[in-house]
Amino acid sequence: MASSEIPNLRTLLGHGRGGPSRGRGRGSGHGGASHGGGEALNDQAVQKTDDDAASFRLSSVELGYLDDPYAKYLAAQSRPRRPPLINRGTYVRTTAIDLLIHKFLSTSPEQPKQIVSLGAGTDTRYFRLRDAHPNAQLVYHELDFPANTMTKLAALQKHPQLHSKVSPQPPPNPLSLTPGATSFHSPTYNLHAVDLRSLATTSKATPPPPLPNLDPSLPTLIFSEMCLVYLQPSIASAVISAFLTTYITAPTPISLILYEPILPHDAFGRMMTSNLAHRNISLPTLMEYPTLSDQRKRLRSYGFCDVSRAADTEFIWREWVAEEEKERIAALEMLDEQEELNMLLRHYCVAWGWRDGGAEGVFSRAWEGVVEMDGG
Ligand SMILES: C[S@@+](CC[C@H](N)C(=O)[O-])C[C@H]1O[C@@H](n2cnc3c(N)ncnc32)[C@H](O)[C@@H]1O
Repeated sequence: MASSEIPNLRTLLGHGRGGPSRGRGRGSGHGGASHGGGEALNDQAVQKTDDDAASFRLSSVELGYLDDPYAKYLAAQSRPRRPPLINRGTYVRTTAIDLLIHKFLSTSPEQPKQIVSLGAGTDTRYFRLRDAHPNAQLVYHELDFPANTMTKLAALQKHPQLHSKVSPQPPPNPLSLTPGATSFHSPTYNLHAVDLRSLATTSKATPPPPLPNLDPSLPTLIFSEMCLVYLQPSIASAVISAFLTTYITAPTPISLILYEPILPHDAFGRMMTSNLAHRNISLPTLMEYPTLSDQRKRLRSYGFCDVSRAADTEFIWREWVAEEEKERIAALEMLDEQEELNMLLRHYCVAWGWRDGGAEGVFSRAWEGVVEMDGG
């Protein structure tokens, strides 16, 4: 494919478009290290990447790709229809992570479990999971910059469809929050206003910040859907290390799912990184872990030594999505750019690994039947 035929990845890949966002507070706020002017600007650009994630999700929902009654409450007012490539990419990304999470929650369903979403932004997964697994004893945690959690909290407060789900007891209507609140805690849902880099402390004298209601005894699934990719590799590694060695220590089962781009060195990948560089955004872990094999090694280096796997999203679309569902998706919109879609899907991956102390552990059982990519 000639480079002129490569789609404009600036709009394709969900990294935000610059321009005004949804009235978010600016700056990292509390919960993080203090950053210089350049870094603060970069943080703002990273925070705004969630605007596109929200609008891509809504477009996919409105066109029938995804069933998500909550997306409309968390996206901006304007609802431009997105091109078919974006809708397909969003569908595969969401479906892949959903599948792994549903398998986790469906294994020993009576067992209490915990999920941690790094850089959750406007993700609606918690609300969808409560509908799909109404009896799950689930403690859910979302972490993001205060600028983004404040916006999410405002949406929660405004919409009963959201705030009726964040507590085992019906919460006050609307939620009783102090003005300017950026965090929310309940026995089932927790929104933590935190700069993830503040978790990356290497000194025992300065432990990572408390994360209220994070239960060190529950099997814990952590996922990062386009979040750790914005951190320096050593910081991303230290963040995960904080979970494995401080917050959720062995032998509690713990796993990590990553959704990130790969293959930065071909024409498509170079265009992706250069488009983002123009917007003050870099993807440091993409350069450090450019292939599926690097992603698997990365998970092992973090301490997910029982199993580490990775598959690109083209494989996931082909192998994880049922034929009947593929036909349903194909009927939703005309797609002229099949080769562009395949190339786009080859440039993203899901990598997942776990520590659960042997074949009988919850993650080994949950994910044993997941179709693997060769060498994956
Ligand atoms: C592309 S958005 C993805 C949002 C969501 N995970 C999804 O896929 O819909 C990236 C998110 O990661 C968050 N993020 C990136 N770096 C972060 C950090 N250092 N601390 C907290 N959140 C961070 C951003 O604020 C943003 O909400």
